[in-house]
Amino acid sequence: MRIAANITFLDFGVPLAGRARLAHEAGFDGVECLFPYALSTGEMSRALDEMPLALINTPVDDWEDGARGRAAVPGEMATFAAEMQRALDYAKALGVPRIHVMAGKASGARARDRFEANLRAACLAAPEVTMLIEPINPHDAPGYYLNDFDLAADIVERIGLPNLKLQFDTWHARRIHGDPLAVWQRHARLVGHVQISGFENRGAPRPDTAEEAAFYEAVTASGYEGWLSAEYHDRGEGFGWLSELRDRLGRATMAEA
Ligand SMILES: O=C(O)C(=O)CO
Repeated sequence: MRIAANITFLDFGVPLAGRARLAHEAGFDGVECLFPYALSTGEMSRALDEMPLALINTPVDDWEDGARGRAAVPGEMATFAAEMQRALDYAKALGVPRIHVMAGKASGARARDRFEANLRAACLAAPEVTMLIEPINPHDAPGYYLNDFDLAADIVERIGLPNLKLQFDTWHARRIHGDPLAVWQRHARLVGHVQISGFENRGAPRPDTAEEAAFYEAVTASGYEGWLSAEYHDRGEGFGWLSELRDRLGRATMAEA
């Protein structure tokens, strides 16, 4: 497993263009960037240097104002299609293999139908890109359509396309369902990308705690080989957790062998 820094959450104290280099120096293997769109693809490519960009999101209007996309929003199909195309253009230019398709704020049967139709169209339009859907907890994003891991799993299974997967964020699993390990055990086979943070308060990961260690052992045992991307609120903990996590993953892999 490779470990990425989410350079939208982790700003390293510098503007976006300087963050991938600092993530590399801190020991990360790659980065993810929710919204690279403030930079042109050329600027972003230079900013990445050689760092892999593991994931981007579809664009949103104003994140700080609570906007969370529109893939499940009835009546906004044309705008969604334009946003999806923008994400695909960035993915193609920057070699990004995964796009998190943000559902937006909606509810009910029409929202589900719209979400499934938009996801199916996106997956078929770009089979080389893995499309991800991520349950987000209702405390952080009130009204967000995809607010439950079991609902997300049902959608992924119903659509049944090989390039549609579940994005598993330990924080949202904790806030929605209580026990990230139990959620992982239910849905690991559908997961295409993992975002990590400390379970208690979305600070830095704590692989030294029994609960988080058990989670990383289960992830290793399940055979997941994708990214673990650090998406947390930096409270000045530093990056000592990164080598602890690598040790923990290494020990778990040896125990499996
Ligand atoms: O809000 C989050 O946790 C996200 O990862 C959005 O992409």
